[in-house]
Amino acid sequence: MFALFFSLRPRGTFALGVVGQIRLSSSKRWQARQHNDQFTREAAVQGLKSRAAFKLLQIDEKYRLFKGGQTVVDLGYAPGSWSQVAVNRTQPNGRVLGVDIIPAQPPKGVSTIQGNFLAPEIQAYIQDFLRNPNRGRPRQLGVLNDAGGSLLEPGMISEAAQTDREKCERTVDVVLSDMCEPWHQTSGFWKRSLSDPYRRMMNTSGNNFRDHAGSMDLCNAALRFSSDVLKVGGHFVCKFYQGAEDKDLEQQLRNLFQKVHRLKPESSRSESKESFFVGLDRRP
Ligand SMILES: C[S@@+](CC[C@H](N)C(=O)[O-])C[C@H]1O[C@@H](n2cnc3c(N)ncnc32)[C@H](O)[C@@H]1O
Repeated sequence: MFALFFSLRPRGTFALGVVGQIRLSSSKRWQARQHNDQFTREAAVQGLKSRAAFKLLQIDEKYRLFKGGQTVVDLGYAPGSWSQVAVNRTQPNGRVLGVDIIPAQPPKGVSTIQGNFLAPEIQAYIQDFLRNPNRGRPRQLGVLNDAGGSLLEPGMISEAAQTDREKCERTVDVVLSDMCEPWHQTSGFWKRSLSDPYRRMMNTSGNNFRDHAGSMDLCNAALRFSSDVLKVGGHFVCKFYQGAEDKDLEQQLRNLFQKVHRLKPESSRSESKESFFVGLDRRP
């Protein structure tokens, strides 16, 4: 198991656009930056799938998101370092479900679903997974009489049962979303990058408006989903790209959670527009 510590400090950023007289391609610049980055090196040493782990570790250090036995859903899990942290922090008996649009090798102890989270049928599939009694969760399908038959006419459901059913659907303690749109691959095919999704995450299109708009769609979908599945007292973390609409998103978080924080962990690259919302203690 990996050891967790936070005394790491990035040693400054790299303006590596030009080496000697040779201008590097953006993909080469990304590789050089990865190579020189202290969090990247530390992730490799600790057996973590990517440096992104340190963002979640720093958020957890501050807000104590996890406990043993919890259910965690990790949206946009690939390559899997947040899920690795979640598995570690929810021991014993926790369960972690990762969802990603691209194929990736699941980290040990993580169940995964491959699909587009924005598709309603994928969300229905995820919810089905979460309430499946074979996965150790209770299922309450209706009100039964002594003989095991339903007291209600087909199609009818009492108000109390409706509330119970809603509660029963809420089986998740923490929803994480580090989703950002995977850009189409234009180079590096020789690296077999389909099975190495981190190579496809040179992240962001370079167009701030596009990155912001795409991230708002993903965050809003993650928040709506959380409103369906999170238990009272549950927590939510989502990455977003800053822009005009993030205030609206923050307000929606305030409607659902007792406390809301906006932060940029130290391990998030300073030149990037990414930031994080943390929603703590879902309201009843
Ligand atoms: C920055 S990476 C996540 C890194 C991950 N948290 C980790 O620690 O390894 C973002 C992921 O979001 C996924 N993603 C983006 N849009 C998605 C969608 N609509 N449905 C599912 N996954 C999505 C991408 O495929 C990518 O793997």
